[in-house]
Amino acid sequence: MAAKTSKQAAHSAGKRAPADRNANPASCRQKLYYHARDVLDKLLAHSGSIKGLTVGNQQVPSFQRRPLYALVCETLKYHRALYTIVTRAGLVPTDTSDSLDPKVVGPSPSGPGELGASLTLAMVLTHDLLFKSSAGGLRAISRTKLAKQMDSYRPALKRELQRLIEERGAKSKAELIEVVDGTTTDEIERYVRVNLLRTSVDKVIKAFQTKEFELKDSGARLNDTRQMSRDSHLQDGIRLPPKTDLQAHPLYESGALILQDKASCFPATVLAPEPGSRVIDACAAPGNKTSHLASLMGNVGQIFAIDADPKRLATLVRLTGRAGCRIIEPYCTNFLHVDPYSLPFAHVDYILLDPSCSGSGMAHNRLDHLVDQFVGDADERAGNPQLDQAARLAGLAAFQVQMLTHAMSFPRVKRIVYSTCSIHAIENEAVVARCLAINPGFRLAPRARSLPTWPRRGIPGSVPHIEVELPEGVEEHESGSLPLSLTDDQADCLIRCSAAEDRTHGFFVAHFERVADVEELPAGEDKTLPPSQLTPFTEGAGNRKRRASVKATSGAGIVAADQPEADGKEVAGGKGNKPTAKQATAGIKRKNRGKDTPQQNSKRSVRKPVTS
Ligand SMILES: C[S@@+](CC[C@H](N)C(=O)[O-])C[C@H]1O[C@@H](n2cnc3c(N)ncnc32)[C@H](O)[C@@H]1O
Repeated sequence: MAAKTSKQAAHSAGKRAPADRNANPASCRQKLYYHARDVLDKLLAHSGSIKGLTVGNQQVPSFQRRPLYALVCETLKYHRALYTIVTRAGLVPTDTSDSLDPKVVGPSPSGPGELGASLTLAMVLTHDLLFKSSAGGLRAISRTKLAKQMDSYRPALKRELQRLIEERGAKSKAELIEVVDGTTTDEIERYVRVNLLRTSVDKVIKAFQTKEFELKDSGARLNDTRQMSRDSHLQDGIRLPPKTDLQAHPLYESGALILQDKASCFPATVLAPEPGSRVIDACAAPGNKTSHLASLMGNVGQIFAIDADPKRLATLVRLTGRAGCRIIEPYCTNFLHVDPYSLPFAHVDYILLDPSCSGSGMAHNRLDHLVDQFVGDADERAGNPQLDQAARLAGLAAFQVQMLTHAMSFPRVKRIVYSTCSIHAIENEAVVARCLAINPGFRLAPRARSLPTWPRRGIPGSVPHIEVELPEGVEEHESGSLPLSLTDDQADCLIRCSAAEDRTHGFFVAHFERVADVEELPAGEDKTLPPSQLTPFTEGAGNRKRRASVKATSGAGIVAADQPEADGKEVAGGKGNKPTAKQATAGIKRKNRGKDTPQQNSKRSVRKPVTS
């Protein structure tokens, strides 16, 4: 097929969107391939999301949208393997394969016509040729010129696939894909946290055992859909096989069980505030970790649950209410605006900080992550330093440094746990190293107090630099030794979870403790300290007004675009509310007031409460 004809075909297919399911299967399939090519090209050009360009694409006939989505996702999942194979097989000429942009890559005179002109089309077709169980889609177009071109490359493509398998030491194609792309979503076990305010682990085990599940050792792999075990790292955790559906289970409905990924239970477990403590959960909504804290504290003490998003905070109120938590005071505000020297916050002993992050560790975000990878790889190959992904991560990291530094400015806080559901060092080890450099009053708590039996620890060595404007009067005491780094001992204090290897979501936890004694403050609710002027959040009237108020006052703009959690049922680690790159970068400019004097702070913290 001549390039002009195919382009026209693809173009017109896109415009007319005939909804004819009975059309010639070969032409339908061929159009699907062109649509997939167009979607991948648009993803590369940052002009849309996978879902928007496939299932939400009005220009594609409705019956083809789901198959298109599946084809694009599959190709993305295997993109690294596919890239290697098609370029090595010569399907796309190597001298032009540095760019994935079909406009840049011209047809090769000796290459396979239009296939050679579009790496993305070549990847889509090669996916179907090598990774689809039956010859499937390609068989449907066997009489077309496109299929014939693919056929002539079949031996070379198969040879390159085999070579890659051997190079990777994989035993099968599936393993090769896992090794290359690390996609193991289906492997993640269903993890259940027992809400100790409602029941006990023994009682839940007994209830499950009688009817549904066989109890295995805590370390055993669950090979059957009817097996379960206690968790080997957490006192209140139970493991069930992947995909176990408990949404309609009475124990879940009564709030006795919380569906929470194992890794996202680590922060509260590591912080372990004793009953009677005062705790801030600084980015609390939708509240999984808040209710975990209340469960561990036996509903004795105080938890100030802060979140800037009123809708998400309303979810927190609903979910923690259902879980029987009675010690939670919700506040709808930007944590950076909370005056550390105001009451009741000045007396806080512990802070849990689980801020917005890229969410790259979350299984259901992994497709976005694959797009990021796909685009990032293409940009790298094209030698394009303008990596949006990098800018977005840098903005998030700057925001995270500010939030953690602010947490460290609370005068009586003894210990802080920082967590992300990101796999990127810049949001994890780099934030830790930077905050240690900025805040010499804190160090990492030893491994012995940070889930010592968990094997995967932080990554030692130098960390990426984070561009962040330091609060007034704050100096980087280690800035002489740039680039910052973490020693082996420091990295050993940190916790990492790998989706591919730990059967959890990708996750990170850092546990900080104060080096010196906490600041002396007047005891109790002494009136020499100013009240914070924040009123606890209540749901109901004025919600819209309150939302507007938050957007207008959260100067950094960091939280304004966060998507509210629809339900909170499946939000394991909090799926990472993502500020856009622009919003996140705006956060860098914002001044943190954490190191101000109490007087300065109290004056500046007078801010209209965003409650009804
Ligand atoms: C990863 S989620 C937290 C998930 C929660 N810890 C849980 O386990 O259910 C991040 C939260 O931080 C909130 N957030 C982002 N920036 C904030 C800020 N400056 N102040 C307070 N909350 C903020 C977002 O609204 C979002 O709900």
